[in-house]
Amino acid sequence: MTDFNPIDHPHRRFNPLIGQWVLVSPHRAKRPWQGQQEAAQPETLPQHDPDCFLCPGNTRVTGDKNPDYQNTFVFTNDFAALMTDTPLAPESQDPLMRCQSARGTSRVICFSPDHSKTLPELTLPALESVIAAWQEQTAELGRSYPWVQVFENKGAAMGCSNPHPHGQVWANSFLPNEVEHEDRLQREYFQQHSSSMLLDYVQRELADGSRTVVETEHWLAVVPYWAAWPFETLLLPKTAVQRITDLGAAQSSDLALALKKLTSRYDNLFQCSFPYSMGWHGAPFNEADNRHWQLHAHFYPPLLRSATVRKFMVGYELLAETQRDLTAEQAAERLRAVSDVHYREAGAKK
Ligand SMILES: O=C1CCN([C@@H]2O[C@H](COP(=O)(O)O)[C@@H](O)[C@H]2O)C(=O)N1
Ligand SMILES: [Zn+2]
Repeated sequence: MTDFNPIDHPHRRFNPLIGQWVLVSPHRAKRPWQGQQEAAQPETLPQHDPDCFLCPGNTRVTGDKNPDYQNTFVFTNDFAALMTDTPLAPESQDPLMRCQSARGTSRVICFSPDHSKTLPELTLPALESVIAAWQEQTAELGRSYPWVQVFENKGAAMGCSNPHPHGQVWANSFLPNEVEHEDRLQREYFQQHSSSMLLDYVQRELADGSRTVVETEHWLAVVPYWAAWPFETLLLPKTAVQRITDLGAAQSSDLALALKKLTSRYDNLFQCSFPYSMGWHGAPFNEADNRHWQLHAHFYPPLLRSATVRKFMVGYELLAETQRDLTAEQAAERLRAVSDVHYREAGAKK
């Protein structure tokens, strides 16, 4: 019997943040592909689209007129999933059909006036404006709500209804599921080890390097050991930071560099505008002792083999557990092998 090795042999990996296993089958990456081939999205967009609801100076579907904004622009979603004044549902302990109140608000963050520029194509100062908007929105909404979810759905493949590069921020009167799991498991880890899980993890990854995708002075992006999506990454500060609002000036400007490098590698992987859902997790705005919390961003991209071939979390993944063929180390190696200068910027320099 040959010795086990994680390059050739199926095995499970544990995600300590959410307490879930992932099945890794590295030998399967060789199987032939006759499955679905989606059409790649149109590449070039105009800098201004007169019909775009998010572009500066245009009128939104409600008739509201966008200002002629020069940097980021934030507005309350006209179709918000949560309302600030929803009547409270009665407390319910029904063991089978339990209901709970949900209040909050949803806002849209236009990253820049340029209809055609996604994060990797923004200048570093423009990226710093996006980070400042994330911080301002989190600070403001954190005064009224325990959870503020900053996120971005990028690309039609992620159900994005408008190509103008933008993100969203949803404030919740409750801790949503993913956050509740991460809060509980980071707290348990802290109680057991008297240190923060993701601070210990970032030190392990800095020492290892095999899953590193981007490293800057203050930040590290890895394909996490327990990654679910093929090219999933986790973006971590190298020192203790509970919330995005706690970042110092040097960490914030270095974050712009880390984001530009990471999202440029993503686009360069298949020479396309790489779709993903990304978002930030930090300490909730509650009265608790949050020393167990370490700020981090998750990137969940669906692409598997090309601009048109994606991973589907269906079948076994829905009924049993997440399964992947490519190992986290192989995915990180693929992302390290491409340039961190965006292919359109590299092309422009020629
Ligand atoms: O006039 C508009 C158009 C789009 N929107 C909102 O912008 C958001 C577009 O982002 P997504 O397509 O990523 O959801 C979407 O949530 C949609 O509700 C407005 O609030 N007003
Ligand atoms: Zn636009």
